[in-house]
Amino acid sequence: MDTGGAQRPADPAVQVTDLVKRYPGRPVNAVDGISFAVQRGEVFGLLGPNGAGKTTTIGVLTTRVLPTSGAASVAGVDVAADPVTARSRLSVVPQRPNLDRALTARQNLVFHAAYHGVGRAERNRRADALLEQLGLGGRGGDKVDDYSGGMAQRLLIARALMHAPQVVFLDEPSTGLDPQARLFVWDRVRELRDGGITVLLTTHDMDEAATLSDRVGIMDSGRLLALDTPAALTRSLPGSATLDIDVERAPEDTGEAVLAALASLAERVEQVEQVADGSGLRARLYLSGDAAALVGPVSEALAARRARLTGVRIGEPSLEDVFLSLTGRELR
Ligand SMILES: Nc1ncnc2c1ncn2[C@@H]1O[C@H](COP(=O)(O)OP(=O)(O)OP(=O)(O)O)[C@@H](O)[C@H]1O
Repeated sequence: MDTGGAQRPADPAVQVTDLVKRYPGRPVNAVDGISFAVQRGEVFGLLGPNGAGKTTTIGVLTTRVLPTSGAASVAGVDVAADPVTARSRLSVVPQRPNLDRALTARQNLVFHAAYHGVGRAERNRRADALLEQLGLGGRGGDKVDDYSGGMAQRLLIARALMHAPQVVFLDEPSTGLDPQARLFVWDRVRELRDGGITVLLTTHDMDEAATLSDRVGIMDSGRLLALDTPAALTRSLPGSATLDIDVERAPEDTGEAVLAALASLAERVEQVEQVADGSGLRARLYLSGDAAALVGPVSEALAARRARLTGVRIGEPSLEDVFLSLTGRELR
């Protein structure tokens, strides 16, 4: 078995095949037969509610959890057969900070690299460069105990990069962070990708999944329900794009007649409200695809009835809508 050799160029960065994990004494599988591949240089998001099996999947891929059956490899290395080599090629930014709080930030970085066999001069150089890159330049000498949650998260990312991994796993990277810290972490994730590192992140935040990921796998109850680019996943939903319009109708016309004239343009048209003086109305058109492309035809259809389009708002479907249509439940 070739588990310790160099990764072949064609190997995906992560390969999961029919993976099952059942924890001892549990009646159901935490991961229930999932398969997917992450290409090199890709940011791949596993999106799902609490308990979906995302952390367990990462646990197997990072050699912390033994699979019940199936196969998983990272950077061409079978994680169950050769966990030591796998660990040299991957890094994990865990959900709960597991930094040594009694040490300084810089010591946390340097000791981690030493554990992975990085030489003294090189680990000092990397620690300084990464502290700078993660915005912790002046704080390397501080005890981690004095760090805020956002700083600790940044230090976890720095630590994950100290042994130059090929694949980085981020478990819920921005949970509990304030909006500014969250944006900072997102920028760092993009930098990893730009630097050629493969990123697999888990999240229950659909914005995070849609914004950061090249492709998203939607998980629920241990299963992978859908896997595609965020755009393709939302496009796959019929009638989920919306165009809200404000209309000033001609005095002799009726609201019902205006709506009837728009009916052929969309899959469904609903009146949302009648506006104060009676001549205005607000309607919502449901369609598949690009709602913006409908503005012109709607405006023309209204002009033909001597009505005026006075406002438009475009509503794109989200990954939340995709999850809802797949499971019948909200993401949270
Ligand atoms: N060590 C464990 N022992 C027993 N059951 C576990 C263990 N870890 C997780 N589970 C169970 O496995 C299932 C999947 O949990 P997992 O943590 O993988 O989901 P998740 O999608 O990452 O959710 P979260 O976002 O809450 O971490 C849950 O039902 C959970 O209770």
